[in-house]
Amino acid sequence: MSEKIKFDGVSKVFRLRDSQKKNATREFTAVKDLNFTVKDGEFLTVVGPSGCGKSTLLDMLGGLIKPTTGRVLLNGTPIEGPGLERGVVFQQYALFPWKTALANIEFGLEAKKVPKKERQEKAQEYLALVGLSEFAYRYPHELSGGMKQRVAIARSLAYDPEVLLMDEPFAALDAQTRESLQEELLQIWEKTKKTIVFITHGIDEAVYLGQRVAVMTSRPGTLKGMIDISFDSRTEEGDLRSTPEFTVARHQVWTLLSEEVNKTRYKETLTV
Ligand SMILES: Nc1ncnc2c1ncn2[C@@H]1O[C@H](COP(=O)(O)OP(=O)(O)OP(=O)(O)O)[C@@H](O)[C@H]1O
Repeated sequence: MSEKIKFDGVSKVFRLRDSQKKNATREFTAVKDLNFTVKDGEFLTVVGPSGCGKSTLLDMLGGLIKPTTGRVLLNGTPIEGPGLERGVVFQQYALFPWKTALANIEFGLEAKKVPKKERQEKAQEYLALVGLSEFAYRYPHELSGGMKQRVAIARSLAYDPEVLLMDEPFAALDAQTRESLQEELLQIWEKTKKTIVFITHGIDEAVYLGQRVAVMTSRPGTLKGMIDISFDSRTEEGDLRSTPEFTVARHQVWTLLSEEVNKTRYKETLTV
């Protein structure tokens, strides 16, 4: 597998108002010296304590913000801004409320200048992929949370990006809907072979979905460890989460993460 994404010595410093001095600013390092690669077609999950810079990492990949130092490369070229080769799915569905499910999916295809007829066919195809053919003409407020997130995923996939960037996409859903969407996402990934970078707070979710789990340190966030998850198949019948292999992998991630979460708690105690 070739290298799709590379974080090459990436740090991000934000400038904040200084609460101690009037009209002064201070620097705040959100992520520091990130170095890792993601292979073409790989499913990478990222976990880390709250505020460690996971969304900052994803925003740099999405081209929404630029690194202060270092480079984020896609196919060997530095990312300079957003682009249609990257689809983004956020925690909040970010659907247009005035457009139907179908029209929401068509939107990305319009940006890609796909002709109208082809656009409608493709949108229908992706709506079917996420099991929502019957809901094509419903508006977002007429859909459940899980359905809205399915539409958001279908919208991101329809314009055929090379990479799917997902920032806690299932966090707002109930446990049952989350599990079924996790399984659907794995099936879609197996079918489409997209490269996926998926941010989550859930250790189980990270281990279930990721071929590798990147564990970040507490702030400023950097890579603490990269854990290989070597299940043969995640979508076969049976409860993978109950297997001994799953328990072992889960424990590895938990051990790395809990050290960092404890550090964050300690820092917060100091700053109170
Ligand atoms: N635009 C910004 N300006 C200043 N500080 C920012 C900005 N964006 C993020 N930060 C800070 O950078 C740090 C990392 O934020 P980020 O949202 O990336 O963390 P996170 O790991 O995704 O958090 P969570 O798990 O709570 O969602 C936080 O302390 C946040 O306050």
